[in-house]
Amino acid sequence: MVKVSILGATGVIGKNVAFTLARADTVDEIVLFSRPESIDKAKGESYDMYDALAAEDIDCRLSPSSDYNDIVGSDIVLITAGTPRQEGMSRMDLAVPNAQIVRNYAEKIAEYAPDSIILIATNPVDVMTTIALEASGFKKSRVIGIGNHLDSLRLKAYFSRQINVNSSEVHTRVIGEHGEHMVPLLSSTTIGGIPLKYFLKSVDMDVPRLIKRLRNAGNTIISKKGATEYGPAFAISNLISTIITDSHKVLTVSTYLDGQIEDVSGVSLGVPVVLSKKGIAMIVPIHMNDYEKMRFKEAAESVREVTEEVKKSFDN
Ligand SMILES: NC(=O)c1ccc[n+]([C@@H]2O[C@H](COP(=O)([O-])OP(=O)(O)OC[C@H]3O[C@@H](n4cnc5c(N)ncnc54)[C@H](O)[C@@H]3O)[C@@H](O)[C@H]2O)c1
Repeated sequence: MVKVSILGATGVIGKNVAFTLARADTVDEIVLFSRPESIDKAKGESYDMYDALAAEDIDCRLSPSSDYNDIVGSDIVLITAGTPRQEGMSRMDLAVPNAQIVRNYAEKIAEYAPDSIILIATNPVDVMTTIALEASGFKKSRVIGIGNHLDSLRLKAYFSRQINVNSSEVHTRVIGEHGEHMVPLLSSTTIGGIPLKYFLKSVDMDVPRLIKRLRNAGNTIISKKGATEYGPAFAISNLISTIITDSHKVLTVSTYLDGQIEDVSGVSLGVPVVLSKKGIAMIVPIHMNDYEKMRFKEAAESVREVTEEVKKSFDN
């Protein structure tokens, strides 16, 4: 019996993760947790999804709920609740209210689902990973931010289309902050096992332009259609499936660092990890060139600063 609870299930990301996960048919029950004022919406989502699942003979149980007792026994609890960024909002304007939500939910998860793995999507996700870690008191390996997984998938798709190779041939990743200070690891990107730099001699590709596009990808989608949905939903359900099936894939998620990468510690950042049913089985050692190292350290400073500011706001 595999059970996943989604806190914030009536939101764009929450409901799309629920549907994607249900369709993957690897989970027995999904709890669509919402605040009491949104419970009708959660019920409506579940009825609509049941209709769709019937077409594919999928028997996943969908449980709309506002009762914390219903998250008991969850293998994974995903937090997607939060205010999305609105025009003119600074990172701190977003971080402070979302940290209150994440802290409150992390405490409840520790109380009602103490053996679960916590996954966090709420932005700024690297900051929220530390907040959830400290509020839950869980081991670091069981508190995971979705970090740069989506950024890494986007970069993989860009290279695949530009070079015209199957995306399974592209191995690349983005680390650091899920945001302005993301660090695309070009130095260790390979296409069919061959370093990217060799392809750059024969393929006409404007890499700086691609990176700029990557950095703005979320904002571009939001400005055109109002929200990102399929990309984050597939990225998150991909992480959940990897954990549930214990498949030990190397994926890039946000985790609290204790000096494992470039001596950075006391902050959560996106780094490659091996994911298992116990959560993070290992932080994968990576090699960066000097520029990438510098950018990674800048990301650490920036995320640390916001995390400290957010923690100070709890005292006020
Ligand atoms: N890390 C990523 O790659 C990534 C990608 C997309 C979105 N996100 C983040 O995920 C979060 C959700 O995005 P969305 O597009 O689903 O937003 P949304 O507005 O559609 O949904 C937000 C959800 O949070 C709930 N919520 C709002 N305020 C709450 C509160 N005070 N207490 C409890 N629940 C509350 C709402 O009821 C709703 O269910 C945002 O923080 C967004 O920035 C992260």
